[in-house]
Amino acid sequence: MQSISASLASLTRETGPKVVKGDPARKGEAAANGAPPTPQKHHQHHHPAAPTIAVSDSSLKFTHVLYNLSPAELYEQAIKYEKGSFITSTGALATLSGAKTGRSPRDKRVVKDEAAAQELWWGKGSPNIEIDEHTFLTNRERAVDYLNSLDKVFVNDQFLNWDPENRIKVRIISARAYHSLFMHNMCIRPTDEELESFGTPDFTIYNAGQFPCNRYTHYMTSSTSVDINLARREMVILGTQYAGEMKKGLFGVMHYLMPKRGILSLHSGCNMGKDGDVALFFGLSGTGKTTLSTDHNRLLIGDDEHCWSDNGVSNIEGGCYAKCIDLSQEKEPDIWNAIKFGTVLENVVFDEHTREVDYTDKSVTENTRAAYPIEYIPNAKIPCVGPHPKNVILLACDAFGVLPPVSKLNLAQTMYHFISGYTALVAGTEDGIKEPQATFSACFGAAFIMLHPTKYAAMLADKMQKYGATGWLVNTGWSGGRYGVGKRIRLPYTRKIIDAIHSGELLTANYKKTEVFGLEIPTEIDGVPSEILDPINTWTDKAAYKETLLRLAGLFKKNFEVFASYKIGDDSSLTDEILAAGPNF
Ligand SMILES: Nc1ncnc2c1ncn2[C@@H]1O[C@H](COP(=O)(O)OP(=O)(O)OP(=O)(O)O)[C@@H](O)[C@H]1O
Ligand SMILES: O=C([O-])CC(=O)C(=O)O
Ligand SMILES: [Ca+2]
Ligand SMILES: [Mn+2]
Repeated sequence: MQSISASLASLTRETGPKVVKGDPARKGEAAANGAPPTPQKHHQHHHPAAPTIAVSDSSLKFTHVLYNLSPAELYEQAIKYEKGSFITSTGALATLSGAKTGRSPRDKRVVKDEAAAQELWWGKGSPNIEIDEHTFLTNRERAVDYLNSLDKVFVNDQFLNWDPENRIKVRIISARAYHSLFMHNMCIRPTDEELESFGTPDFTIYNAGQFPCNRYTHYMTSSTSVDINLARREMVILGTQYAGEMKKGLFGVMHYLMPKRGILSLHSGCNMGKDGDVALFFGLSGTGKTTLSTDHNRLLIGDDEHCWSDNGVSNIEGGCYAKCIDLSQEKEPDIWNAIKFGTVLENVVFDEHTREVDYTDKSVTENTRAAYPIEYIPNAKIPCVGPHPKNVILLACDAFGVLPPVSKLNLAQTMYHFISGYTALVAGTEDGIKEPQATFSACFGAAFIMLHPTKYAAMLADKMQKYGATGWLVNTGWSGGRYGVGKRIRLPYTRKIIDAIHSGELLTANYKKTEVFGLEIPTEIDGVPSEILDPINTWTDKAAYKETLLRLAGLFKKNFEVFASYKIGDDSSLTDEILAAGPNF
């Protein structure tokens, strides 16, 4: 309690609210608890510009702390107090995230102190938009004051990273049961003994998402702000209730902390065969990391965030966060069955009476999601760690329909495509056919990386070489023409392709080389029609194919220009090879 009270203390006031454990609705208990008014010490870290300490009336009120509640308790809190919370027919907790139904990358801010200015990636293409320490403290104070003004807050003390040597302790302070249950599911859940000796967290999130930031604050450009301060080891959320901000905010922190220890952090799914062969699945949002790493025949290590250290791979999280749009029992049985008691379902639409969810309904958002503990997947590998990867699969959902369904990559090509981080999704389909939109996101996760992309790329090249992993590019997008003409590659075919990678069958297949991208494509795969393996066969208009191929190649070239002047690792021959591994035309 003392440490929670210190976490919640205002930096500029001697007295914050008194922190009491327990639900304020259960009257009398708090008093019986003895209402331990832990003296509020101001934070140890004294900022030179901090105003003088003042006494305020906020000390007259109590803030109850609901500490690491169970899913059942959180359900009750959500249903009693949070509008839009319902139990679905399979027992999941349906919630609404409010106005924001996805992350707000343009509202992300990172404190640029001297160390951060040196170490982090800033400028064009970087996700790190600067604020100064003073502005961070302004937002922090706003969040803390908001949280302290409430009758109760939720506090989660949990872990990140299944590698015991590199476990990070996180504390999440939030105002909604939805947020607390989301993080309960997504972070690693401590045992009672681990909680007993938890001590001081390594990183703390103040989630005051219902409350906006002040738009007139310097550096703010909207009423949403997601602020990271690496020196203080704190994150502040104002003006968005989308729970994914917490998950991905912490991921950003891991992208800073882990490389310092020689550990590579990865936006990837990960699974393992019965014989111990590990595969990583990289890809931007919607390309298939969760879908393809959740595989009935393999053990799931994790669906979204991993570390690769000298010990092998480890999941950062304790849960999965699956897209639900058009989810079907038949196509994705494991995810379907994971949507049960304890699972948070975000922004889905359901029948008022039967509470059956309509997964095709996009009326709240297309980004409907389910967050569940990883053990809800029957073949989860607990603890979520595994040996060094054998296959590194880069997923792209190519709505241009010109990338082959699968290509085998050499190391330079793997690096080229890893740094490019390509996908092309099609946004909103309401007003008829839209253009595919190419997205390039370095390391398949530019929104989350903190250092320059070449740092991660060098580490990946080093590890792949050292442990002999093979790279693959898999197009989970269009075939038979671009979006509007062709169709998305059928999931069963993609699964067959992935099976052939895992089994080693594809290593020994016959290959031919494509023009422009110079990709090695197999001529045959068991269970997949051979004619789809070379996209040109599936296009009726061959001239349109060639034109689209060149257009995409041009986009790749243009995107890579900014990286052309960077050296990757200590080996300048690798840098040259990577530059030559892109499209040639
Ligand atoms: N051939 C295919 N391969 C993979 N996924 C497909 C395919 N065809 C359709 N899909 C659908 O595409 C979506 C892939 O989303 P998924 O949740 O796996 O993305 P993700 O990479 O995990 O993204 P995020 O990082 O946002 O969680 C799913 O809804 C899946 O059913
Ligand atoms: O972070 C989210 O909201 C969803 C996700 O996994 C991603 O976008 O990569
Ligand atoms: Ca996912
Ligand atoms: Mn993700």
